[in-house]
Amino acid sequence: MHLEDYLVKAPPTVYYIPDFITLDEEKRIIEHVNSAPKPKWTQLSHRRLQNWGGIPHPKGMIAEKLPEWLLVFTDKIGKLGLFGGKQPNHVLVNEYLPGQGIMPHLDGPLFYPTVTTISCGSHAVLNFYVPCQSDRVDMQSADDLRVASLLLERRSLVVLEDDMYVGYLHGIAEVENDIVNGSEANLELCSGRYASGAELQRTARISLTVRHVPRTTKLCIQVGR
Ligand SMILES: O=C(O)CCC(=O)C(=O)O
Ligand SMILES: [Fe+2]
Repeated sequence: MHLEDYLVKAPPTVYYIPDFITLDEEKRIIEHVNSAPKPKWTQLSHRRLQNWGGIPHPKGMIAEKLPEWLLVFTDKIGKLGLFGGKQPNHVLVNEYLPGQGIMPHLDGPLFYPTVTTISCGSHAVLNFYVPCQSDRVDMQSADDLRVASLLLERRSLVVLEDDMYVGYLHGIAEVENDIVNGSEANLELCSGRYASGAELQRTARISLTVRHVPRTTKLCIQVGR
């Protein structure tokens, strides 16, 4: 697989690989995520998430082994040679129901500055914004600040690096459907064909955000005497 074949015409650097995983793999991911025990979920006000590999922390992440069902995908992504030659060691699972999204934000300094995301179950439109005073943008007034949008189809992988990772904020609008307007930067690379004006109804989406956390420590249990 040559990453350069999937380069998106957007500010540097975005790669978009449609059909990165099979229908069967997608189904297995959704089953595993949904069968995780309740305490594995962190409930936020507008979505829920699971951390795999540890909880990133400025002082270093206490690394936990990734389960086999996730290693299949971190290995596959590792083969793309991202993350400065290191292997991805962290997976953030986000679940979005129709109408849920994520406020424009930067991912921060705890990760190697490359992010890869597999989408399962439903598409999403990921929007990028020029930063304003703070690192958060009000969704309503955000349109003027938008620099690019990507249509992330189910089973695709998106890779963000450089400015698209550290320079611009990214977010997903809290809507129940997305209207394709032809300006989505990766439309030519999409596996589906979308007429301008097409309305894409969202269903539950599970995304795997796969990254490398450089600062890790192994859990060391001191046994007192
Ligand atoms: O679900 C996505 O595609 C994006 C998730 C994200 O930006 C994050 O968790 O920081
Ligand atoms: Fe993010």
